[in-house]
Parts: sequence; structure tokens; C-alpha cells
Amino acid sequence: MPVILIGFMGTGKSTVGRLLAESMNQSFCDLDELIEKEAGMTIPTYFDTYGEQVFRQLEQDLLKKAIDEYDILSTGGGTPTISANQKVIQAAMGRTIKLDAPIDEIRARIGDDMNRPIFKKLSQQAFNELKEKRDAIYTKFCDVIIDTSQKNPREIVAEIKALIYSNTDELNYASL
Ligand SMILES: Nc1ncnc2c1ncn2[C@@H]1O[C@H](COP(=O)(O)OP(=O)(O)O)[C@@H](O)[C@H]1O
Ligand SMILES: O=C(O)C1=C[C@@H](OP(=O)(O)O)[C@@H](O)[C@H](O)C1
Ligand SMILES: [Mg+2]
Repeated sequence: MPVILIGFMGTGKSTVGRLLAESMNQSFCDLDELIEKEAGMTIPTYFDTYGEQVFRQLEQDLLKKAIDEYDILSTGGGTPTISANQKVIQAAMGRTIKLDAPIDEIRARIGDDMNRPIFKKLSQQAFNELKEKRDAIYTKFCDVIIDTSQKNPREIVAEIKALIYSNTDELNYASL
């Protein structure tokens, strides 16, 4: 039963997923890293070379493989917005966890990191609107939301582990 981290850019999916896997001694995949490995280039270069549509196809192809193979998966911010990916995530019957943070905190985290082509190309307002639009999707497809604001990654990992081990109804499987 995989743990799948979803959420907007900069909410900490990659950082927290890796730490969570380490602390649980489980296998980990960062979908963006898998894409970069398969493509043989960085994500910004891939976007520049082939465009977003081709990136989304590769992302979709690798999502299924990653969900089947790994215990803990950090997705990209756009992954759950594609309907084919939503079906793959639902079919995995795992624990889908949305990480969230206020937009200002996200900006502070990723503000000088130009490795995110979507962030780079959007105006401030368009970026804010994208977060709002995508947040509704993440919320629909997750079992639980974790607010990462003002918490360090280790605290977030502890929170996720407490949820997993408590086997509580807070993980609302009915939404899957
Ligand atoms: N809880 C946190 N508090 C502060 N900074 C964080 C936190 N989680 C991640 N970061 C930092 O924010 C940036 C984006 O984190 P990352 O894990 O790449 O997010 P995502 O994969 O969701 O885009 C990185 O520089 C990371 O070190
Ligand atoms: O939001 C998006 O569409 C994207 C988010 C990125 O991942 P992170 O959410 O890990 O930054 C990466 O997949 C790509 O740049 C596209
Ligand atoms: Mg990431």
C-alpha cells in the first residue's frame, strides 16, 4: 500500500518523501527524478526541448511504474491534475497525502529556484490562481491534508507516521 505525496510546487513533497522513506526504511521514488533519469536531462531542459505536453506523457507513463514499484512516491505538482493519473492514483489504493502551505511561504521556499518551468513562466497572479485551482483537485484526491506551514520536514514526517501508525479514520479511504 504505497504512500503517495501530492500537492503544489514547494510544499515539500520531494524533501518529506525522501525523509519519510529513510525513517521508515522503505523504498522511495521522486517522480521528477525518475523522469530526469529516463529522459537523460533536467526537467527545465525537457520542457524547453519538448514542451509541457510531451513532459506530461512521460510523467504519465512513469507514474504507473513508480506506483507499482515503490513504497513511497513523491509526485510533481501537476501529476494529479491529469485524469489518467488520477485513475492510477486511485487504483493504487494507497494513502494519498496532500501537503499544503500558504502561497507566500511557497514563494519564499522556491523563489530563487528556477528549476520549476511552470513557476518561471507564470505571473504572480497566475501562479496564485493555479494554486487555488489545483488545491481543489489535490483535496478531492487525497485522504488527508497536512499543513506544512512553520514546520520543519522532520516534524512533518513525524506527523505522517503518526497518522499511518494510528490507523485512524482521519485517513478517509472513502474518498478513494
Ligand atoms: N517544511 C519545510 N519548511 C521549509 N522549507 C522547506 C520545507 N519543506 C521543503 N522545504 C524547502 O522548500 C523547497 C521545495 O521543497 P521540495 O521538497 O522540492 O518541494 P516539492 O517537491 O513539493 O516541490 C526546497 O528548497 C526545500 O528545502
Ligand atoms: O507543478 C507542476 O506542474 C510541476 C511541478 C514540478 O514538481 P514539484 O511539485 O516537485 O516542484 C515538476 O513536476 C515540473 O516542474 C512541473
Ligand atoms: Mg518535488
